[in-house]
Amino acid sequence: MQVTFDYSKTASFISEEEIVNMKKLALDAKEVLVSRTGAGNDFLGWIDLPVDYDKEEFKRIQKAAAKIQSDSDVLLVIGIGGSYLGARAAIEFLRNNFYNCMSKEDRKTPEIYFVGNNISTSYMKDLIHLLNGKDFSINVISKSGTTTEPAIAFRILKKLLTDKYGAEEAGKRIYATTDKARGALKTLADKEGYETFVVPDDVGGRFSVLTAVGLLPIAVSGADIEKLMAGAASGRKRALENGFETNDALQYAAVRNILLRKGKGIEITANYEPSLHYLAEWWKQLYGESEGKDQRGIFPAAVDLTADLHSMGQFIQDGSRNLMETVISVEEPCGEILIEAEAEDLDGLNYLAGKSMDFVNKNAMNGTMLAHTDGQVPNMKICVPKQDEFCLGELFYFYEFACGVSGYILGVNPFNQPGVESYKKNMFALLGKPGYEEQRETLLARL
Ligand SMILES: O=P(O)(O)OC[C@H]1O[C@H](O)[C@H](O)[C@@H](O)[C@@H]1O
Repeated sequence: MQVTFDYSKTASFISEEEIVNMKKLALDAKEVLVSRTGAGNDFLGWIDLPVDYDKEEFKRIQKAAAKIQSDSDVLLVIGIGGSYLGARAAIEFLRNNFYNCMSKEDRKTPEIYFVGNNISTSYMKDLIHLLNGKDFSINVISKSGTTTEPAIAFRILKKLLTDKYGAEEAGKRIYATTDKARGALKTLADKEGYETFVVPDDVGGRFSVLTAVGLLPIAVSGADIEKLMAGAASGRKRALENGFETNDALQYAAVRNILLRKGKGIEITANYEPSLHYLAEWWKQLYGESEGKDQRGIFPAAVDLTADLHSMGQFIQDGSRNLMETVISVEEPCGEILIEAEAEDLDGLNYLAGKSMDFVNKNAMNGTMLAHTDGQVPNMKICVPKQDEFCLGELFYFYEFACGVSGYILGVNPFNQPGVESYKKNMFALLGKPGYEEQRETLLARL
């Protein structure tokens, strides 16, 4: 059960020689990464995480998940960026497409809503309305413990929880995932006595899905987090031990960098399963924050197909030729639905009678890959055997490892995100946060 990378369809865009040259750069970048000698090397805890994690905390996560499953109709996951996208990607990838809408008997686990990833009044208002009459718990997640969006959501929802259950019981329904020592959330959690889980110092937010950040919500959804870790461990082994020819993560890092150097500055990740939408959102943060700096990088974009073939398809086929495309293909569908024959073939679909929906989907995918290739969009494919925990663990690790290697090939520090502070400073100044008085005057004059 291995996640593999196939770049055979890029043959008309890149030569063997280019692969040989980039292979050397990829192997060098891997060496810098695993010897921990490159920029950002204090954020490499994710490399060994699948085999070297806090087993005691892992058990506590499973225990907390079981408690939440037994006493809550709803789990609210408060977090943004790396403190949100991995868990959401995993739950959507692993569980039912209509998870939150299923009957309680059918789902057997709590509804899960993500909040604190925007500052929308209507989103919060509708969520509060939805919580009416339901038992709920909160997992508030912030590595820094100071991010504005989740902090505001937590302040509002903590009050709702306290009004409903009283301070003592509310405290038992709040789980805080944050830094082991620093930040406002840690201070608050210690004071109120919440159960806490740790985001390790050396694991950056966007690389944290396999820590408590992702694992607690994923476990609450009923997914098997042991299998997820086993999959990641398997991905890690291949990424660390295999030579270039059998190292899918290295190949992915290499090929996208060759294409970048040929003017393909945008990478579109395409899926043919709606349940992979948030996996692409997670990937966008991972690659966007890791590579987009020093006026460099590949812009990560994503489409849901075949839906977006009817909206973005025109552009991909025929617009500016600065695109490359990576298709995530799930090889084995979760079940089979056959198209039946009809006596009168009014819709003209009888030629598909006896064929499965997945047969149609795969042919749409193959046809599209060739069409886009003909339209000068190099197409790569990541093959995922099936949508289960093991394969997802492999996939997470594949992407993380390739990201580290790719960032070093590009010549940036893949593990910082200095650019993110600019909007925060302006927002704080405009909001009148103490300490930002001078910027406030300058900004107000510009509005
Ligand atoms: O977990 P937190 O500290 O709240 O951070 C949440 C997110 O917001 C920040 O601004 C960073 O750009 C992201 O890398 C991070 O994942």
